[in-house]
Amino acid sequence: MTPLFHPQSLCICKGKAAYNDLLPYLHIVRSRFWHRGFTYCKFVKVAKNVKLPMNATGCECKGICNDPTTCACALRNGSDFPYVSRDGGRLVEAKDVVFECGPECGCGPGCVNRTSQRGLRYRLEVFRTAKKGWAVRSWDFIPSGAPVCEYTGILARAEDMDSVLENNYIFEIDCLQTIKGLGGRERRSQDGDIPANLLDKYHDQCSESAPEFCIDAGSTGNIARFINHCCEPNLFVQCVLSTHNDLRLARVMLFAADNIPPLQELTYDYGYVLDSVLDSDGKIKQMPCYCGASVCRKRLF
Ligand SMILES: C[S@@+](CC[C@H](N)C(=O)[O-])C[C@H]1O[C@@H](n2cnc3c(N)ncnc32)[C@H](O)[C@@H]1O
Repeated sequence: MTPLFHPQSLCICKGKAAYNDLLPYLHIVRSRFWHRGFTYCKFVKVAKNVKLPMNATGCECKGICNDPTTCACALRNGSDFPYVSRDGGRLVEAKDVVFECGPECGCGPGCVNRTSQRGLRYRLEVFRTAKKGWAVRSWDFIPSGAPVCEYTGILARAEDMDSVLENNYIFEIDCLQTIKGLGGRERRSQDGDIPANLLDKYHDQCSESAPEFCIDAGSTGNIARFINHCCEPNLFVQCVLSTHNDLRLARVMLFAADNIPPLQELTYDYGYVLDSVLDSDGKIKQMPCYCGASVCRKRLF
């Protein structure tokens, strides 16, 4: 068998996930010409009306960060490093937010506190399912806590997304929801995890009602856009801050929630609150869930 995706490819998608869209890509992979006419984006693109915050001040460690009592980034994480270096870096536990080292830090690229910044490490394959369209699985065993991929696309203002109902690839950056563990996303530890002053800032930054920003992978994205929802998922969403401290614009990372054997479909909980999606007439819109889990809620929304 030939993998559908080159092990190191990060972004191969253009347009909707229709079969015809993928066909040229398959050709590209097989013939190893995998740059022709396709967006290859490692990072999130940014809409013109979104201004990225200034870089946050970094730590003053040299080489790699290893002293949590002096590393400024470890202090932001509650005086500890969120990762252990085993298997190339694994998240110890799901956190409200992970503060990674960034461009202003003194440490180098080998620092464990940059674990989510190293790109794909597993051979991920896009495959067709009977009822859910395209889906993603790994050819490799993925250990619990390992970073699987980032959700990339165009970083945009949520209010500018006028085709939300037709666009299945919008990820709202809703870290307050993630922090509170609302709506079925991976249950987070309580607010005590992060320093009170930072938490106050998060509450100021994140509106209680609607998320201000989203990642639109409808036209540009990476493999994360093909990962389906499951009511009993094997991945979880983790907000990560690595260049700035604005939680509204956090990076969205997917981590393994468990040890995942090869070829098991990769899924995360989309976290919809039931009856929260309305159609253009204001009527509640419903979508059946085909995840097949014993605890399935039977609806995505
Ligand atoms: C981000 S896309 C995931 C990739 C998608 N399957 C594809 O073919 O491009 C989200 C869409 O996939 C489908 N989907 C994802 N998880 C599903 C599930 N558990 N049950 C039914 N449909 C699902 C829904 O159409 C949803 O709007």
